[in-house]
Amino acid sequence: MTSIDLIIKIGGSVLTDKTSYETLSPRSLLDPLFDSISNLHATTRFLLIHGAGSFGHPHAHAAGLSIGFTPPSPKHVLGAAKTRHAVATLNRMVVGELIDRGIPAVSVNPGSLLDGNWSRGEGTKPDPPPQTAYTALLRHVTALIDAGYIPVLHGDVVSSPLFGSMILSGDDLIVAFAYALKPRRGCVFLTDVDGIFDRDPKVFANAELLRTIHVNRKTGSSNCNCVTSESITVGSAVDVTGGMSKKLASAIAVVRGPLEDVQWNCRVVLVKAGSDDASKALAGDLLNIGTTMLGDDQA
Ligand SMILES: Nc1ncnc2c1ncn2[C@@H]1O[C@H](COP(=O)(O)OP(=O)(O)OP(=O)(O)O)[C@@H](O)[C@H]1O
Ligand SMILES: C=C(C)CCOP(=O)(O)O
Repeated sequence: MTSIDLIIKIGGSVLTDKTSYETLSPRSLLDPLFDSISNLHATTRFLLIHGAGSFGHPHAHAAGLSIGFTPPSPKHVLGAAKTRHAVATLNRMVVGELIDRGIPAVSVNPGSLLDGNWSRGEGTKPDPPPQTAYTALLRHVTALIDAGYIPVLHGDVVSSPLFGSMILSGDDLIVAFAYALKPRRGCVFLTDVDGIFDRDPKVFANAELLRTIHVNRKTGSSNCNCVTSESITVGSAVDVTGGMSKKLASAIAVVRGPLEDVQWNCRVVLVKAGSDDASKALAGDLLNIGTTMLGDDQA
């Protein structure tokens, strides 16, 4: 089986300015980020996923992609095409930066390899993809890893005869890949804040960082009493995938693991890109940094 140490999601809030349109973060933030990711290559096997930031979210919002449309209108399909183009553009930038630093990074557009034939579900939004939808994508990505590449995936759009075109968040990808690849050290979310707070730290100066979140693997409940409250919000930016609350739900899903796997043990940390805690996380030290999430039966 293909083995990896870490799955890293670089948030769109790190790569881009989410309060603007198709705007990259300043070089003073991006250069150290790409340097630190590149330096990992010598010691660590990792998979990279990045968010859509101000490239994908504004287009997806304009096209109404979070709900899907059946049958899809020409306007909807054009909006989906623009969204795919924008996230692929951001992805090429990321891959180019890594290649310039001597890393064998390769673009993978997940929406092209996902099987969109799952049932729509009962809600107003289509259900997220089941693990079976990822079979071809997983095969492609593991073949790349085995051949020595660093695959770089991104939040994307997936198309289906059942619901038209719909958003696929990088936060969904990290769950699917964690379940399939069982990263030895865990999963790292790099964002523009120090972790999960009791309230949005950009809005409330006295917001408190939640340092450790214990998740009950059986029930999915946690000691984070803000999971369902309004204290975790999308923030001020345009974000069609649910912002920090989606990230928390994905992180809980990773810590829970597949229910049939009783041996499952996968840590998750949420840390601020460029911080000392981010350096520790990338070095594989996923304890007592940022917000650390682990099963309540795990040390
Ligand atoms: N309780 C909270 N704790 C921490 N951040 C919060 C909270 N509530 C809202 N936020 C906001 O969530 C933002 C990070 O979420 P966001 O979805 O933008 O991250 P991302 O993964 O980098 O983005 P993308 O989806 O583009 O990849 C922060 O900038 C912060 O303002
Ligand atoms: C907006 C699009 C196309 C994908 C969203 O991915 P995310 O930024 O990882 O949630």
